[in-house]
Formats: sequence, C-alpha cells, structure tokens
Amino acid sequence: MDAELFPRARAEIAPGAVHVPDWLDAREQRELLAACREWAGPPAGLRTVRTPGGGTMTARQVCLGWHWYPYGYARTVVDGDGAPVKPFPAHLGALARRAVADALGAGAAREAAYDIALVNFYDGDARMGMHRDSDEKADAPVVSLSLGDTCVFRFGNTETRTRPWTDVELRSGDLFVFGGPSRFAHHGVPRVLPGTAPPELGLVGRLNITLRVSGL
Ligand SMILES: O=C(O)CCC(=O)C(=O)O
Ligand SMILES: [Fe+2]
Repeated sequence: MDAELFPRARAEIAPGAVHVPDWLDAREQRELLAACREWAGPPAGLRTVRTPGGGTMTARQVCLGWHWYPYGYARTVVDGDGAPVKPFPAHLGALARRAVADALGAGAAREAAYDIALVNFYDGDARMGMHRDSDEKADAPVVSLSLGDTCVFRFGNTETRTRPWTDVELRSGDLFVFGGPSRFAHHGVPRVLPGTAPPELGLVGRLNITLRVSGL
C-alpha cells in the first residue's frame, strides 16, 4: 500500500544508530506477532506500567527474561501479578545478534548475550516520552523491531532530552539498532499513525520488540 517510487534506504541516524527498513519479511512479522500474542497472556502478561510520580505509561508492556519496572529489573513482576517473568527464548538472542551484525557490521555483534525483551503495545493514542535505556549493566547495542502501525521514532542525543534529535518513521518490519556512542542516547515515540499497519498482518496498533543485554 505504501509503495514508494524509490525503496527506503538504510540510514545512519547518529554514530552507531542505524535504521534498516523492511528488515523482517512478511512471514517473520507474522511469526513474531503470533509470539507476542502468546507472551502478552497471563501470568506475567501485558500490563500498564506505573511510574513513581503517579503517572502511567500509555504503551502497555510485557517483558521476557528480566522484568523491567521503573527503574530496575527483577525476575518476577514486582509491580504487577508477582508471577515469574517468562523466559527469554534463545531464538530472540540469535535474532538480536543477526540484527546488530546487519546494522553495525559483523564485529559489533560479538558474543553479546541478549537476555531481555520488552514488548511494547501502542494503540493509536499511545506514545513514549524521551528517555534513555540506562538500567542495564552492559553497553551492548539495543535492537528495536517494529510491527503493525507506523510510528514517529525520535532519536536524540546523550546529553539532554531536548534537541538536537532526528525523527524517523518506523514501519512494520523495520529494524533500528543503537549502540556504541549512541547506546545511551535519549529516544522516544511522539506519535503512532493509526491505520497504517499492513492489512495482511492483522494487527490494529503497533508492537515494538526491544532486545537488550542486561549484564546482570
Ligand atoms: O517503541 C519503540 O520504538 C521504543 C521503545 C523503547 O524505547 C523502550 O522500550 O525503551
Ligand atoms: Fe527505550
């Protein structure tokens, strides 16, 4: 439906931060979506995240491997149903290493032991404020995969939550990796574009799968 005159090109958005359009083919997207639906079920399923200030995040979340909560990691859903977090499947680790190798080059993936997946579900009104992924004790690149609706992904700088930043459209199947000098850069999702998912995928809304190395 979004047929471009020219294919979207991979782009280095900042040193160590690379956008690879259409990295997942249609079958891989369907399989990941089916897996996300399994992971989202209870126990330790999709939940609304409450921040210490009394707010709630609009993107709902489920974790694999380590449970992330504001602001740390646990092995159980300490801010939810208390159940043990679902295991991190080995195939996601292999996927993350392949993603890093494709985005940053073979050397960058090394032996990185990916052990965290955060699955964020965005409906049309959801967004994510500017933040850094900084609760890990490792500096391996963060791998981000998008399914469903297109979003505006805002990639900023390591110093401040404000400009300079670059807005990138992430569509279903796109890969974004940030490592090296960009590993601790601020980023967020100011907007989801409802109704832009590929119809054959069968998802209303947007899913993001973020893969990280905990170092824990
Ligand atoms: O949804 C996205 O693309 C970003 C998610 C994110 O930054 C996070 O979960 O830390
Ligand atoms: Fe993040």
